[in-house]
Amino acid sequence: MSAQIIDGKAFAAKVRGQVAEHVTALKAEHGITPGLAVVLVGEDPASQVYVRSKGKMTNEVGMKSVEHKLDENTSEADLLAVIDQLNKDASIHGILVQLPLPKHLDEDLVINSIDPAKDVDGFHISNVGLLGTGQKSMVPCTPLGCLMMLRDHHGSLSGMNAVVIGRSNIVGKPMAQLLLGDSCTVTIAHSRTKDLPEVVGRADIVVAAVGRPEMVPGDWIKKGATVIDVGINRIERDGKNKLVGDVDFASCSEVAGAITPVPGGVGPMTIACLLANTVTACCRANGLAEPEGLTA
Ligand SMILES: Nc1nc(=O)c2c([nH]1)NC[C@@H]1CN(c3ccc(C(=O)N[C@@H](CCC(=O)O)C(=O)O)cc3)C=[N+]21
Repeated sequence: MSAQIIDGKAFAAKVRGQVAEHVTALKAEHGITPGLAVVLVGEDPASQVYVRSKGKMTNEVGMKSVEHKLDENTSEADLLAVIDQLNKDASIHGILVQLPLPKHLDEDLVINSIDPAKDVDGFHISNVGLLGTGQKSMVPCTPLGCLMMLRDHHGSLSGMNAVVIGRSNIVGKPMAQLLLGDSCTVTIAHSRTKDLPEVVGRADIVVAAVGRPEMVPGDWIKKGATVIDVGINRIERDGKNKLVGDVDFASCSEVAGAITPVPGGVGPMTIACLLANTVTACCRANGLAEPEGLTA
């Protein structure tokens, strides 16, 4: 059997189209332009890839895009001052601080200094707590994008066995919360999990978010399962640079019912959800109805 490919690139384009419609309406009916600020400290290669397409797409959907590029050696006080200024800026509805930060900066402290209402990454402890208790929050972009693709493919996820591989605050944990919210039976697996192949083999939904190139082989996957590959790993193969996921696409796509490719799967959806979150934050800030279909 050959799996259906879930086209994240096309889905993301559709989501961005919906975002653009909301932006047009916000401008026309309320004279408001949603604004997104990205703060970059230093030069992490993965972040650079991300920022390139992000800036382009922010402008494409008609939003205001602001970039703050700070030196690798920026002090914590200087970074916090930039965030404080953005927190107070009424034209900015979303703030994203690119991670990872250079070692001398306290990531938790920095993230928690962002106004939770503008925290479009959904990483602030207030948003994490709200998500965990099923209250309205800003939802992390990558897990939100995965959820949208899963809902689109399956309709209801109720009662399905979901295994999330990886327990990061950015993907694994919030992904598990969202799947639980949609009434899946959720297992979070990680590097210490005993008999990972057996655990993965029980899953109707596998979300791989470990950051290890092609670590999930097809013979772990239950026949017909849906595989969401969050990994974005740059590897060298046959002397060429290649982008691969956390699952071995060749073998997994033989067994799975549906699978997301890398590139063209989760990555584009992450950016689309960042734009969606910015519109959501803008609507909430102005006491307006939230965009339908763009929130969890
Ligand atoms: N605060 C914060 N939030 C983030 O969401 C965040 C971050 N920091 N730091 C860096 C990582 C990385 N990231 C990506 C998102 C989309 C693609 C993406 O669209 N990738 C394309 C491929 C791009 C290519 O060809 O290289 C794809 O998968 O099809 C990649 C990487 C978000 N990140």
